Amino acid sequence: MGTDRVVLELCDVRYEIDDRVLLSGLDLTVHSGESVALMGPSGSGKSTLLSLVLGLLRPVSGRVLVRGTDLAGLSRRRIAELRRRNVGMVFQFGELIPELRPEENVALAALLGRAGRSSALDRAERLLAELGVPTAADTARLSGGERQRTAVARALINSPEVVLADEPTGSLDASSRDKVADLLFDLPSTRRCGLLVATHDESIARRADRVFRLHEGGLVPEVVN
Ligand SMILES: Nc1ncnc2c1ncn2[C@@H]1O[C@H](COP(=O)(O)OP(=O)(O)OP(=O)(O)O)[C@@H](O)[C@H]1O
Repeated sequence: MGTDRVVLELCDVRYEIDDRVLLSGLDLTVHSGESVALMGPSGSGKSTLLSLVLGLLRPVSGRVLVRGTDLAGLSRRRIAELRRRNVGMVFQFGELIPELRPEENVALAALLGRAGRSSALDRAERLLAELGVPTAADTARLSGGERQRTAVARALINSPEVVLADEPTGSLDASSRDKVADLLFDLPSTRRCGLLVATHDESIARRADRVFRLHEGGLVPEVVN
């Protein structure tokens, strides 16, 4: 197993919305092979922080680096390319396209990452089988847990070094929540990626190697037992 590398770095990041300082002096480093949980009350800026990492928002000042590349110097097109290749994202409700089958949802992400059509579908089917999701199913009829596992497969299809998840278990019942959390928190060791999870759920956050709480615009480390 190689040495763990820094895959994500935020340095002295400041972000404002309508003259309100939301994030200020915020630092965060995530290595490959580790999981980090981000907690904080509603409106504290967790989703905003993830959007900064995705390059969908730009900080007022400070730097956001994805596997060593500073997003500030990149055009929107280059950011989109970097994101497609290196960052996987899982949203609260899966956000799948209901008209496409699960494997097509996953393959689409591979196609955007420039894979060929048949290899994309092939890889998508294999990944879904690995994650226990039925293929050739109607996406709209998947259970909440299956939907989230499909979303995880979609996030993983381009072998990203960073996986982000925003309330990934927020829409699930207790048993699906645990299965999806098991899957997510296994990723750093099975795929050697860095995992950053924003959550309100203490039981989910406790599974991470490190936990931070957003407080007055910065990150305060929580003691993890
Ligand atoms: N486009 C926008 N325009 C104005 N205000 C916004 C915009 N996007 C977010 N906000 C505000 O910024 C603050 C942070 O929002 P954000 O979604 O990052 O919080 P959060 O911690 O993820 O909350 P939650 O846990 O409820 O998802 C909130 O007060 C929100 O209302």
